[in-house]
Amino acid sequence: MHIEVVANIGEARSDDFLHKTVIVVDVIRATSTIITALINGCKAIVPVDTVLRAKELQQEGDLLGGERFCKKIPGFDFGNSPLEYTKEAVQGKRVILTTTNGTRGIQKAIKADQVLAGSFLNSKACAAAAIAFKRDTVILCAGTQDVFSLEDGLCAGHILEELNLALGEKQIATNDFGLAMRGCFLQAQKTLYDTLLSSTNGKKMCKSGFQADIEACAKTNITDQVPVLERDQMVLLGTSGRPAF
Ligand SMILES: O=C(O)[C@H](CS(=O)(=O)O)OP(=O)(O)O
Ligand SMILES: [Mg+2]
Repeated sequence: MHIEVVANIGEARSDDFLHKTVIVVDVIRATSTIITALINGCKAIVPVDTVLRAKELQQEGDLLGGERFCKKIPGFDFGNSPLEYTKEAVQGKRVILTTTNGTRGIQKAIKADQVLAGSFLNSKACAAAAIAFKRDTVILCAGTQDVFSLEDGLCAGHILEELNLALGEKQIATNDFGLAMRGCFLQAQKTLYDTLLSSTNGKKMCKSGFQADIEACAKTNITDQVPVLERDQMVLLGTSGRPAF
């Protein structure tokens, strides 16, 4: 199985995703938030790249979520904090979400056979899903405004490590960046929360009052659920009426 790790959205070319499984990773915070919302009973997340598009797509009963400059967008129901997307707030609701990087990454991956959302919360489940789809796989680290973000690279390393544990070292081939990120993850895994706190985005979040989000995003393998893009919306794999694999 070949797994390519791409360092940020700017380095990705949509056509390279044809016939592949793409796992989009935006640990702080979009994919952590999408996973949290869906496991808390949100019906679907519609990832869009602009505020205007979010407002255009909103239908009766839909909620709007997202951020610009880390802050909730005026008039929206939620920001981009996973802690806001509680059962009480999202159960049975569809949320239209726009964030600076993560939802843009999902849009960029749209030509792939399967687009999954990954974070530390579901790394092991992403590895299992990628194996089951039997395609070459790309882990697309969202990064921040087309620059690499440590937390996304570490999560790519975590997914690679889970693939290695599941299939054995000999069955996995990755690019040099993937090899480096796996090494970094193995080094950082015992102090993941502290490492995320010391990252550029971790520090930015703390400064904006979102330290609790970092703690929530640093939890590993707390769910076996994987969001997948079905037409224009993300739902949990295996819940849309068609077989999971
Ligand atoms: O709010 C977030 O978590 C970030 C904002 S920023 O790009 O780091 O300013 O957005 P995301 O799309 O989740 O990376
Ligand atoms: Mg991010």
